[in-house]
Amino acid sequence: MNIAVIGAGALGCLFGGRLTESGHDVYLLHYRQAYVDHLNEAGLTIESENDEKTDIAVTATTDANEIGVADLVIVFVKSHQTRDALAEHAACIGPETDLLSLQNGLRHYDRLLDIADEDHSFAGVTYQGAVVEEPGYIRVTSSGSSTFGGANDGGLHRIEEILVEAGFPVELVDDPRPYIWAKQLVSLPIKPLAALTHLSNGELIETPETRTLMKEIVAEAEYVAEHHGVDIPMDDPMAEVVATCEESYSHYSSMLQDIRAKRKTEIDDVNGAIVDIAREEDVDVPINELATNLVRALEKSYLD
Ligand SMILES: NC(=O)C1=CN([C@@H]2O[C@H](COP(=O)(O)OP(=O)(O)OC[C@H]3O[C@@H](n4cnc5c(N)ncnc54)[C@H](OP(=O)(O)O)[C@@H]3O)[C@@H](O)[C@H]2O)C=CC1
Ligand SMILES: CC(C)(CO)C(=O)C(=O)O
Repeated sequence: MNIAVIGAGALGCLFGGRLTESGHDVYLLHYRQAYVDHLNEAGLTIESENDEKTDIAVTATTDANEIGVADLVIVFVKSHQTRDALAEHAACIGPETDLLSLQNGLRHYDRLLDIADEDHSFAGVTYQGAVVEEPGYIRVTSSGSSTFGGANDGGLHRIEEILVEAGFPVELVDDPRPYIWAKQLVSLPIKPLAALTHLSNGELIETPETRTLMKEIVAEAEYVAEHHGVDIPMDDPMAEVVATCEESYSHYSSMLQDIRAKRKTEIDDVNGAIVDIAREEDVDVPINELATNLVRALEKSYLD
C-alpha cells in the first residue's frame, strides 16, 4: 500500500517505521528539510518497551507531490497543527484516499470530515505511546491498542489488516466518537493541572486541592457529553482518572512536558474543546474554562 504519514514525530515515526518494515511504501512527511535529510540518510531506530532496538531505512519528504496520490494518509501532527498540515500536504490526498487520525483531542475526526467524505474518514484513539529521544530515535513507552471506526467497513478492515500485520493491536468500532470522548475524559483533568502545577500524575491525585479540581473538571465534561448526545463507554470516569494517575505515578503529563519545553500545547483541543462545545450546548463549565485560560496565558508567556 502507498502510505503517507503526516507528521514524522513520535507516533508518526513509530507507525510509519513499522508499516515500512511490514513492506508498504511509506513516506514520512515533515516540513523541515534538514530533518527529512537526516531521516533519509540515517533511518529510524525504534526501541521497544523491552529495550530491543530495530533499525529501519525510511523515506521521508517535505513535498507531498513526490508521493502521488496515497492509498492511506495517517495524520500524526499535534492537534493544533492538523489543519495547516493537511492543507500543506494536500497533493497526496485524492478522492479515493483513506484518511486515519488517532490524535488526541476532541476534534480530529471532524477535521478529516472537513476535507474528505465519510467513506474515507477514519478516526479514534491510540494507547500506543512513544517519545522522540533524538532525531530518528524513537522509544516506545506503551503498547496499548488503537481503537478506531468510521462509516465504511471495507476501509476499516483494510486499515485494520495492515496495522495488525505491522504489530499494532487494533479494535474496530462503528462510531469512534464515544471512544474519543472516553480517552479525553481521562486526560482533561490531568493535562492542564499538571501543566499549571508541575506535579506528577500521582502527586496530582494525592494532593487534595488538585484532586477536588480534577473531580469538578470530569463532572463538567460528563455533563457536556450528556447534553451533546455522547454516551461515554465508561462506568466511572473519575475512577479511571484515579487508576491512570496511580499507574503512571511518576509520569509528568505530556502537557507539562510541552510547557517545560516552551512548546504550544494541545489545550485548545482538550479542555478548550469542552468549553466550546459547552457554549454550543448552553452549559457552564467554569473550571474547564479557567484551566483552559490559565494554560493559554502560560503559553503566551513564552510563545511569539
Ligand atoms: N506520543 C505519544 O505517546 C502519543 C501521542 N498521541 C497524540 O498523537 C498526536 C501526535 O503526537 P506526537 O507524535 O507525540 O507528536 P510529535 O510532536 O512528536 O510529532 C508531530 C510532528 O509533526 C511535525 N509537524 C508539525 N507541523 C507539520 C507539518 N505541517 N507537516 C509535517 N509535519 C509537521 C512536528 O514538527 P515540530 O515538532 O517541529 O512541530 C513533529 O515532528 C498528538 O495529537 C498526540 O496528542 C496520542 C497518544 C500517545
Ligand atoms: C493524560 C495522560 C495520562 C495521557 O493522556 C498523560 O499523562 C499524558 O498526556 O502524558
